[in-house]
Amino acid sequence: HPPYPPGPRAFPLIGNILDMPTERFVLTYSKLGEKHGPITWLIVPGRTIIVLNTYQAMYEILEKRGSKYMDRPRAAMIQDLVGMDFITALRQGDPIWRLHRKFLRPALSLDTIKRNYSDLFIAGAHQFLESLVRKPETFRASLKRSLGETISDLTYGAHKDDKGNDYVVKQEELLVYSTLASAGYLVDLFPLLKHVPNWFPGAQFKRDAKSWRQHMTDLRNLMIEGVQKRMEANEGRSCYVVAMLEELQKLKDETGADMSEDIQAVYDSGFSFYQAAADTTEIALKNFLLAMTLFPEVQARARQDINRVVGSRRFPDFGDQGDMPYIHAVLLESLRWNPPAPFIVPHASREDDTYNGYFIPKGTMVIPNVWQISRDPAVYENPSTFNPDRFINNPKILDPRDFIFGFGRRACPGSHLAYQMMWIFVVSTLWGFELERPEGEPPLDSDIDRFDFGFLSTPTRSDATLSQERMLLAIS
Ligand code: HEM
Repeated sequence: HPPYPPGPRAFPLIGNILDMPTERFVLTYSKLGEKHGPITWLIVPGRTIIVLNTYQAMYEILEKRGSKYMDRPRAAMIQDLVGMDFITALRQGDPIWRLHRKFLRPALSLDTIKRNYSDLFIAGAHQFLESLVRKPETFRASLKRSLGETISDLTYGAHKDDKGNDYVVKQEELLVYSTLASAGYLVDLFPLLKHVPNWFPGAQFKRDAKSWRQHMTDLRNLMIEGVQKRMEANEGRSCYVVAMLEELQKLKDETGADMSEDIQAVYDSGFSFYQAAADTTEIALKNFLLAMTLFPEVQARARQDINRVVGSRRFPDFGDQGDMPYIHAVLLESLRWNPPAPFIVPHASREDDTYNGYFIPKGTMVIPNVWQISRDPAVYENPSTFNPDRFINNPKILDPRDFIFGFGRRACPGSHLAYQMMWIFVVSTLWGFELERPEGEPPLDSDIDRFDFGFLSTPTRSDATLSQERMLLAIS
C-alpha cells in the first residue's frame, strides 16, 4: 500500500505514546502540524492515529468522504466498562445510530426550534438575568443552572420530578464521571485489562467504572419513569422525548408495527442531549463573557446595537434577530475565538483509504484539530484578537460554524439549537448588564493564559476550582 502519512519516529512497543499529549491537547497537535504538515501519523499500542491540522484536510477527509469516516474510535473505559456506548456521540455508525440521527434531524431543525422552544430559551435567559441581579458573584453556577434547566425542559418537559430529584444536578454528576472516564486509561490502550477482577490490586478503574455505570443506569431509569408519569398525567411542557413518543404511538396505531427499537432510540438520543449540549453551550457563553470584559469596546458597540433596536422598555426577543448584524458577528467570533470542543469528537475510519498519496488504514482514529483553524492567520487575521468586524467586513470569510460543530455524517445535530440559545442569552445579558473584570485580575494577554485546552477548552479562572463550582450548583 502507499506510504503512511509523515509523523514523529515511533519506538518499538510503545510507538508514539511519548508524543501524545496528556493536557493542553491541541497545542501539541498544532506543533505536530507545524512539523509534519496537514496530516500527521502516530501509532500507540492497539491504535493508529492521524491528526489533521487544516480545514482543507478535515473537509476533504471527514466531509467529502463522510461515509468512510463515520465511526467512533473504541474506548474501553467509557464505552465498555461505564457502558456509555448507547449515547449518540459515542455510538459506532451502526443502524441504531442512524435511527438517532433520523429522529434528531427534524427535531433539532431551525424551524422546529424556533417554533417550539423560543419561549423556553427566553425564560432561561430571564432566569439567568434574575440570578445575576440576586447573586452576581455566582454567575458561573447560575449560567450552568439556567442552561441545564432549559436543556432538560426541552428534552423531558421538566427539570425535576415529583420526588424532588433534580435532573440538572444528577446530569452534572454524570458529566463529571464521563469526563473522568474519557481522560485516558491504560485499559483504553490494552482492552484486555477490562477482564481484570474488580478486587484485583490496581483495579480501581473497574470499581470506579462500576459505580459510574450504576449512577448512569439509575439516571436513565429515572428519566424514563418521569416522562411516562408526566405523559399519563398529561403534565409537563412539550419536549423532544414526548413529541417523538407520541408520533411513534400514532404510527403504531396506524400500522400495528413493533416500535420498541424506535422507542429505545428516542430515550437514548434524548439522554444524549444533556451530555452533548450543556458543557459545550456553557463554554461558548463563558467565552463570550470573558471576551466582553477583555474587549470593552466590542461590548459597548454590541450594546449600542441592542439599544437601537430594543430600547430599555422591553426585553429583547427573537423578532429582533434580523436587525442586529453586529450581535450575530459577536456570536460567530465567540465561537471562533475559543472553539468549545477544540479537537471535536474524534472519528474513526471504517475502511482503508488513500489521501494525497498517503495510506490511512481501516480503524484509524482521526483527530481534527479545529483550534488550529481558528488560529490560522491565513484564515483569520490577528487570530487571538476578538474582532467581530472580521465577519462584517469580509462576507467570504470561513464561518466558524463550518468547523466547530464537526464534520460529515457526525456533525453536531444541535448547532441551530446552540446558536439560538446563545443568541438570546447574549442579547439579554448585554441588554441588562455592563460586564467588567474585577480589579486586580491578571491581564490574560495571551491564549495560553486565557484557555485551558482540555477536551472541552474552557476559559481559565483564578478564583475557584471546578469541583467547587459544581458544589455551588448542587446547593443553589
Ligand atoms: C456551542 C455548543 C456546541 C458545540 C460547540 C458542539 C459541538 C459538537 C461537536 C464538535 C460534535 C462532534 C462532531 C463530529 O464528530 O464531527 C458534536 C456532536 C453532537 N452534538 Fe453538539 N455541540 C454543541 C451543542 C449541542 C447541542 C445544543 C446539542 C443538542 C442536543 C448537541 C448535540 C450533539 C449530539 C447528539 C452529537 C453527537 C452526534 C453524532 O455523533 O452523531 N450539541 N457537537
